Amino acid sequence: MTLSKPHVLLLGEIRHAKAEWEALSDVATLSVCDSANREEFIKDLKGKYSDVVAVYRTFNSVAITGRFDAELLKEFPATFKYVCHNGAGYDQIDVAPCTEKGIHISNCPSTVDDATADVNMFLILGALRNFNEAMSNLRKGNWNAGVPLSNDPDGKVLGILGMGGIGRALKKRAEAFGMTVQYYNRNQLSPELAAGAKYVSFDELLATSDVLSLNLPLNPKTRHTINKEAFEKMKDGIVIVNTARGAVMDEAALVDALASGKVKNVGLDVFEAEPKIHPGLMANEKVILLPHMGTLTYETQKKMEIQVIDNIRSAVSTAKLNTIVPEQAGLQ
Ligand SMILES: O=C(O)C(=O)CO
Repeated sequence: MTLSKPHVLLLGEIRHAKAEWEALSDVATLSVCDSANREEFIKDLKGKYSDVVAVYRTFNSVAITGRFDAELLKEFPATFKYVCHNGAGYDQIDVAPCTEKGIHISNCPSTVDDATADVNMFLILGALRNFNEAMSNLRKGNWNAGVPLSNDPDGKVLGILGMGGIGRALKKRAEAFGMTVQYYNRNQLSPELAAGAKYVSFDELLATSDVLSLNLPLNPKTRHTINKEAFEKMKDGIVIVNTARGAVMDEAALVDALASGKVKNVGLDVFEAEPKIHPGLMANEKVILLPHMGTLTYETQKKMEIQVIDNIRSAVSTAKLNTIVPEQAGLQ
């Protein structure tokens, strides 16, 4: 008797680790989702995907399936056990209904840290030095005429909100530019992990940082952490950068804070309704805008794809994910 291998479904595309994906066929039957939209996907979950055990999903596959919310999860077959997400942020997946149904989730911590921290540091330097306004001035044929003097990173206090892997990788970079780093996190880090960064309260972080970097995950508790009240607690002329998720900050309130001068310059890689951008941010040259490029390097994309594939291999071979999300840490 030959036992059939577990069915693993790819939602999205594998661009770099194609050989590693193909090699998974020694432990799994692989298929690639060709459903055109959420409605068709739900229909296919009753047909050609009715024995699926694990999915590999990409950030962009949300355009086909929509969010992995309770409504979608109830359509999956009883065989379904693992969502292996390509990305550090897994806000497109509702953890509570997954946990209720015994579905485990993995994400990509650590592999994203350096590339995202590089973008983070670029945004800090660009915002402090007013590079967006200067570059646009040059393109208008005005060279540097009228571009206001900017600020050095040296001697400034960087406040990191959310001191996970990316926050800690950013700390190293910022210190190389002479910045002093303080942080707020749900839990205080061990002295080894904090590596000299001062732990402060949320309010103190807002009140005493010259530059604020948002590095916290998006979930129902962190949505709009930076809102009108938070802006009011900040130093006048603060610089803010965000490489986490747009919705951790209220974009409309940010536009107001820029208009009042409370916030001086901003660097953003992520947006509340990306790829749509608030017109008040688009029109403001004091805001550097990047199209969500945190991890978009060849090396990092390949590492992330391999990390997801390794999670799938481990799940179907040992029933354990290598990098299960923190909310489910005690479940395996
Ligand atoms: O890994 C993620 O979640 C990203 O958003 C990459 O920038």
